[in-house]
Amino acid sequence: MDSVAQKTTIVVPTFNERENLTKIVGLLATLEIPGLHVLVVDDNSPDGTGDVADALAADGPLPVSVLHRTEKNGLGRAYVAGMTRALDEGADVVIQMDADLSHPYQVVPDMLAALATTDAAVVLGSRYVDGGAVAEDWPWHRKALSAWANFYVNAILRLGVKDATAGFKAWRASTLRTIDVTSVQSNGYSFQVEMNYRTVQHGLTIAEVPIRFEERTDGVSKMSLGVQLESALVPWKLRFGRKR
Ligand SMILES: Nc1nc2c(ncn2[C@@H]2O[C@H](COP(=O)(O)OP(=O)(O)O[C@H]3O[C@H](CO)[C@@H](O)[C@H](O)[C@@H]3O)[C@@H](O)[C@H]2O)c(=O)[nH]1
Repeated sequence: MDSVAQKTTIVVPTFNERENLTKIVGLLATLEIPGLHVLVVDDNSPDGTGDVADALAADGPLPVSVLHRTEKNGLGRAYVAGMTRALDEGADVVIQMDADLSHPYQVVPDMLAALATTDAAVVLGSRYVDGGAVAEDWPWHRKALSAWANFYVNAILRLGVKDATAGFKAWRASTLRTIDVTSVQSNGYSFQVEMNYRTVQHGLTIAEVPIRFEERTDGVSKMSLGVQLESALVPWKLRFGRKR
């Protein structure tokens, strides 16, 4: 793949990330990656994140576009809408990334290099491979939940991935088309698992590069009981439900 001509779209879902969004766009711009775009998918954030995104689109340090949605519909729905838009707009690679600076932006070039030099269908930023880590100040209950979720998901779906719930990933556009991202059903964080499962079901390879996952310093996590319940049910639905 020609890395200069390649269009890379980073999809950033936002709900109340006003402070973080400006920072992450500024940091991504410092990477000076040719063809890099940011697509913000905002669910009508009450804190005005959508307006911040529009200001960045009008006069930002790198090309930014904004998908405004009318209500908070979950991270999974935001990603499906954003990835679909990115494909329609001709992206060659689509990266999913949280707005809250918990994903190390410096690793984006490593992910692109891994896609360019291997046959991996997707490269994910992994906390649980050698060299990966989780910030010491990530709350203990989140660490425990993450460890449990990875065990649970792999026990049911046998994904063979160390960080099955990771949210920082670089996808080939061709992979997103093959797995038909437009038909992904998950609303919340189980989106990550459903996407991995579809990839494995198609016989495609998931590569992991190590990252250190940071605890956010601004804003709050949108993890809710509903999100957790959906995450507990989705692996069973994927394993025993109608195959898509
Ligand atoms: N548009 C939109 N964005 C959302 C929504 N819910 C969350 N987001 C955005 O999605 C990103 C991640 O949300 P957080 O709520 O901060 O996630 P987290 O608890 O830190 O969890 C992260 O790590 C998990 C792995 O431990 C991942 O499974 C999860 O997907 C996420 O990346 C943030 O940019 C947040 O604003 C929503 O309903 N709509």
